[in-house]
Amino acid sequence: MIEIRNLSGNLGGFCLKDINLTINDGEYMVLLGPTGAGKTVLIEYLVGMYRQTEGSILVDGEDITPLYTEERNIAYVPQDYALFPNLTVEKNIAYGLEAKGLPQHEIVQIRDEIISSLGIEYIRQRMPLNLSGGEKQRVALGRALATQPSVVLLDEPLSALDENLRATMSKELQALQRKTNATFVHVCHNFEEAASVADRIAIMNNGHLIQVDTLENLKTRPLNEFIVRFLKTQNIFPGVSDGLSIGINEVSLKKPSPFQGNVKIAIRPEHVYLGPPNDGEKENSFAGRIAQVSYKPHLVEYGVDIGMPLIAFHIGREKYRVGDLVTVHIPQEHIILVELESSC
Ligand SMILES: Nc1ncnc2c1ncn2[C@@H]1O[C@H](COP(=O)(O)OP(=O)(O)OP(=O)(O)O)[C@@H](O)[C@H]1O
Repeated sequence: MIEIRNLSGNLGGFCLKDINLTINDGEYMVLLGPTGAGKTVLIEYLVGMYRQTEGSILVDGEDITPLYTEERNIAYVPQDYALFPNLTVEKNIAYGLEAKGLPQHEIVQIRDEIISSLGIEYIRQRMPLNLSGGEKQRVALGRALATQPSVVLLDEPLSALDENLRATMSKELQALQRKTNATFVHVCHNFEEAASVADRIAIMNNGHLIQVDTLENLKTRPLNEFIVRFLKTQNIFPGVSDGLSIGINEVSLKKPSPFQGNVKIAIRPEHVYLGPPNDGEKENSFAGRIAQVSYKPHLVEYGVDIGMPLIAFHIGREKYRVGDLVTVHIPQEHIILVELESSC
């Protein structure tokens, strides 16, 4: 288990501010945030590259902040993989085992197991210069996992790969984490990538940790507008609440709220349901007209006007055309009340 307690650090122009984060044994945690948020800096603190101004980092209950990098038993795969250019693939993988002084027969056994489990036998004698991005990534992972670390830090491990390989490798990373049961901390700035591997996601911005939660909770209970926007929720509206309903333009949405007066709501496009016209029996059903249709992989995106403009996603083939009349249903439980004051 990693416990980051009240960690603050100053790197001159950039500050990490009072970070508190617990990562459980065998958990796959993704640090997610826009560019420059401080994700890499945070894992560099975990590795021991900088001294904090305040706070501590504990691994399995031990305060590792006084320890040097090589004493921390944390494996780190930096963004550029940092393979040793003068060593073959198999020597790169065996490097940490040699440094530990293991007997030669053990080194050979562990090295060969790793090479086999990562499917890289065919490149074992090659030099890093002669590897593709995906191959380098596998070798870097192999080198990191060889010493059986309890914590593995991965900085943008998939960013150098093309889209297809990224999808394959994200599945492989997750499978590898489950197999080794190591605690993985994976840095990325892409929400879809985070969603594909993470048990929990820690969202950072401007040196702060904003929210740490499961994907489902981040979507349904975002802490503030920054999270809502970062998770690409497109339907965000200011409105006025009377405690039971929220008025937006001429539309009144049933949604109890602890606040009265000005509020802000968000509705994820997959929670805007479209049906045939005059099908308005259910609560929060409105007559609408399709204003725009566009296509995304595996779904159709509709712009629909109900007196306020909404985006709706529909999985499958196109069902409506521009100008079609529809009924729009927005279940109360999918209307998210967003904090007005953003802390970012
Ligand atoms: N050693 C350093 N000294 C001073 N400033 C630094 C140092 N390392 C990083 N920074 C600054 O800290 C900020 C956060 O950088 P960081 O690399 O952690 O961002 P990030 O969230 O990982 O972004 P990206 O997704 O672009 O990699 C940036 O403004 C960067 O310029």
